[in-house]
Amino acid sequence: MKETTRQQFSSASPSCFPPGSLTDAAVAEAPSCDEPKENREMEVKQVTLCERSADVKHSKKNGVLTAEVVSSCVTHLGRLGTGLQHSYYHLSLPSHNLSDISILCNYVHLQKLELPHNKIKDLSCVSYMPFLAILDASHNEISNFFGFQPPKNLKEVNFSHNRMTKMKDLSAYSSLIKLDLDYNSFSEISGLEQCCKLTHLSLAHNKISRISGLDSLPLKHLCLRGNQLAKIEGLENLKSLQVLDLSLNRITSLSGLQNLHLLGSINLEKNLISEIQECKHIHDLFLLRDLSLLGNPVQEQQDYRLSVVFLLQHLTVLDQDKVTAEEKVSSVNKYDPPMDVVAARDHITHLLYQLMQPQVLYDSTLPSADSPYPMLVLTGPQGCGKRELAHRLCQEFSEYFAYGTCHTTRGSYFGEENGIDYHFVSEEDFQNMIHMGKFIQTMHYGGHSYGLTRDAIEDVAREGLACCVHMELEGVLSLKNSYFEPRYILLIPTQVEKYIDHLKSRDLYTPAQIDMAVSRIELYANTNRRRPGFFDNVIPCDDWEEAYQTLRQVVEEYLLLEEQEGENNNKAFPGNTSTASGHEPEEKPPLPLSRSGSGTLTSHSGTALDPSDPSYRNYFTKIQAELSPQKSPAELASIRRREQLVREAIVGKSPGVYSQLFKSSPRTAPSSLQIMILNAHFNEDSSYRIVWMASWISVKPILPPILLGKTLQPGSLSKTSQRISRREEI
Ligand SMILES: Nc1ncnc2c1ncn2[C@@H]1O[C@H](COP(=O)(O)OP(=O)(O)OP(=O)(O)O)[C@@H](O)[C@H]1O
Repeated sequence: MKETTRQQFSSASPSCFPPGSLTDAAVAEAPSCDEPKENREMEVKQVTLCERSADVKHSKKNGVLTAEVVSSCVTHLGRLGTGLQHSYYHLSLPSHNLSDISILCNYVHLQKLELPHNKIKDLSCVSYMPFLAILDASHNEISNFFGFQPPKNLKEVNFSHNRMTKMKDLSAYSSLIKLDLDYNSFSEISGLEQCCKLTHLSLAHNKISRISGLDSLPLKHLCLRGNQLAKIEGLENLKSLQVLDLSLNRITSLSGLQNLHLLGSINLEKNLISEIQECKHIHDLFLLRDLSLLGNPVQEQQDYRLSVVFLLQHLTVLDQDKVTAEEKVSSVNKYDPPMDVVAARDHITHLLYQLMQPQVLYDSTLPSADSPYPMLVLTGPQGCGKRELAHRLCQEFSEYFAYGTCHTTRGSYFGEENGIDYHFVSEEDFQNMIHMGKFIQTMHYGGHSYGLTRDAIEDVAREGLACCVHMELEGVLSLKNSYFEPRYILLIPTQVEKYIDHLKSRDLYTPAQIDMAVSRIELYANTNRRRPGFFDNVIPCDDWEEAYQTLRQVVEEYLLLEEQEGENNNKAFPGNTSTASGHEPEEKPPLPLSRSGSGTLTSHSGTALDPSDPSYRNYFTKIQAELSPQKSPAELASIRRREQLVREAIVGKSPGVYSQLFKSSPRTAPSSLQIMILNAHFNEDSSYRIVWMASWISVKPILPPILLGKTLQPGSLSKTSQRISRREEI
């Protein structure tokens, strides 16, 4: 495209259009001149080069074209079979020093006449050539614009490099397709209104200061290079325009191009465009592939090329250089990065800053990289109730969870407490904290920064509890890159009107903020649809009480409390002494988790899993002792499996069984974009994991006591979750 454009519009070339692009076709379409008698004498002569040069010398002497010269230079270009027999004659006399060509009045059957580089002033002889289709009179001394009677089928005219100053009405030349008027002295475009076939027009290097008179022409190629244009106007209706050259003018804005939807190439070299934002005027030209802004002040702007590539993503050539795929990806990553890329960057940033700090052994460190510190993340659009639900959950399940308090740069709402709802900090403090490696993840939302610190998690881990936090989707994506593997529960409004009413009733948000929050529902729903397993559970939150009950149920299932309650209930009813199979109930071993009389949950031993604790070992010895030969093979196998798991946990061969309770589903594969950016991150991540594993050797993990003593029932984890997910698929 670039090459084509350059050729087509090169001011240095004799014609602004590609040589021969139209010529043969134009001649072929011209009416037949069926070899009339009088033309027999004009028949093709295969003249020798010597003969020709002698004639040329003669004509050069006085500038008068003679019959001898004509007959030596005329060519019969043959016949073209298009139904009727067509013959056409071509006379070419370039650089013959001609000034008088009046003899051509006799050559009425000429169809192609080339007279470039002569000294011709008068073209009136053309009036006698009714079949003329192509006329090249470039590089002459003609001042009279179309100073001849119109040949009926004149299609191509080249008057470039002449002395013309004024255009005249060309309604009698309505068959014109291609017109080259470069290097004249026209100051105005006029008289072309009736040229209803004109597709190529070049007026390069004239004195035109305003584009006019082109309305409704079927122009495909327009060249106005090297004029005095200050703005782009008068092109609105050129709906067929494909190639436009406005280089070497004084244009400051791209306004005026926005409706030219077929434009594929625009040359605006050496103008006065200084703002990248000007590209917005051509943003919607989806066929635009080639743009040149070379020599404009805008090129000095920082990140000029990347910005333009981002704004005009269909470009394949910018400033005569190919736009590479890497440039396209980089520009999108820079100006509108996909959420995954934002999250990956966020993660890399915090990881690097963390690694630059003295390494500390953390309470949330667990015996293996595969058994991460248990966390629960509630996610969903702003104001969907996740914060309130998180607080309530932490209150009710206070033996398991504590609320992880995030930091934010926004001011506190009425009733919010510093340190409880958020840590409210200034933007400066927030930035300092980032540089001190304090954050696990951060996010920018609604003009404010939010972040979850390592300390927030540690404060909870130190209590031996799991951390419960709430955050937007971007925070989830970032956290998914970290070594934490929380359970993610999506709380999503399904009744949009109700959600909007709720947001309005909070009296905290502007309409724009409400719109944004509402638009993000779709983002969550799409993520859930497109990435199966991304969220561990999805709970509609139109009714908070219902949402809480579902959430509670899900969490109980994560903690295997549901099942245990069932077991306790069995015990609670004295009459319930037989099993469904009719067997006598067996005496169950004491449960590691049990509900105290007050209804709160306590651990059996009240201590963390400690392989050196003899009472813990005794407990399993007791289990062993209670095994009776009457047990079914399935029961025995199950008990052995549990025993094996516990043994392995104690000697550290495999992750503690408790950790499985909060083990989330496998990560969804990162997108290719993400992979590009994540390479660095994964390297860093793995080294970080090594640090963590090393720390396990010397530190006794402090774990939520309640999470420790329950053996995983294979397959039991996600029954309710699956049920809920299926039921509430959005
Ligand atoms: N560390 C974090 N990372 C990502 N998102 C966060 C983080 N902390 C808070 N958010 C989320 O940012 C959004 C804006 O929080 P903010 O507290 O200002 O909103 P809100 O109007 O109180 O809504 P909500 O009741 O959902 O918290 C909320 O959706 C919140 O969950």
